[in-house]
Amino acid sequence: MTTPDVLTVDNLVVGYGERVVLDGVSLSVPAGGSVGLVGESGSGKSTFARAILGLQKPRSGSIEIAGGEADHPVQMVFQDPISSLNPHRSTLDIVAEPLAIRGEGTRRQRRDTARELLARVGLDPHRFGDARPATLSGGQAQRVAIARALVARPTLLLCDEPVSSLDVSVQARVLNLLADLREETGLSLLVISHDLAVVRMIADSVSVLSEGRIVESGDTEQVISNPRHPYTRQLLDAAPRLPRLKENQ
Ligand SMILES: Nc1ncnc2c1ncn2[C@@H]1O[C@H](COP(=O)(O)OP(=O)(O)OP(=O)(O)O)[C@@H](O)[C@H]1O
Repeated sequence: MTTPDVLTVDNLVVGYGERVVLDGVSLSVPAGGSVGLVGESGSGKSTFARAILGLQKPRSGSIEIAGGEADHPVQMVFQDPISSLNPHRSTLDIVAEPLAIRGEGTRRQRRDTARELLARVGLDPHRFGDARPATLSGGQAQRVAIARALVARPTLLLCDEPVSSLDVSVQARVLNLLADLREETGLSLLVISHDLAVVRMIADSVSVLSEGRIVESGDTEQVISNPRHPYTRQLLDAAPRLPRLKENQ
């Protein structure tokens, strides 16, 4: 039996004006799976993310999202955690906000849920609940952003360069957190990055995007140990040598 997919993108074409930026991209994420999309700056990664979120209308092709029970099956984690958080609110309010917008529970219940989620992402709610984003480190702020994304109980977490603004040691910890959350909750991950080392740490399979086309895809270790496309080799040469997930804990 094959695992059902939570995301199926088929032959996606997206452009701006005259220009085609994604040219027939196909990719799927199995339920509970972790897929990487790697490519250099300008290859079309953010455009792909925007199309998945419904912010950029495709010219052709299809995007199917299996929602399950979730109201908002895809949630996003962005590159710059501090600027993605409201500077005037406490972390507890930031995490509880999606529940407040949907009118779920009482204020007290929402704050209790937010405390649980902060603890889940490794932040003690007693210590960090009242903190403002500017007082957090990059890694702590990214944990808050992940907690806020999880509050909507998504089936897929779409992470666009989730660790590229963080120090290397902090990168590994945030990636380990995402891997643990995936293991514990069955969450699926789509991790977009320019860095094959990051994708290697988190994704079972990878698709390589070059100038709007997938030039290579497959099992991450296989693609890394035996790259077929010259562009993949180029990306490999550019990737810093990071250890594999769990090895550097
Ligand atoms: N709103 C827009 N209007 C016109 N062109 C755009 C727009 N957004 C992106 N582009 C162009 O589309 C191409 C792909 O951009 P995109 O941001 O998707 O790439 P990327 O791989 O995410 O790059 P980066 O890692 O630098 O963000 C680029 O050449 C970019 O200049």
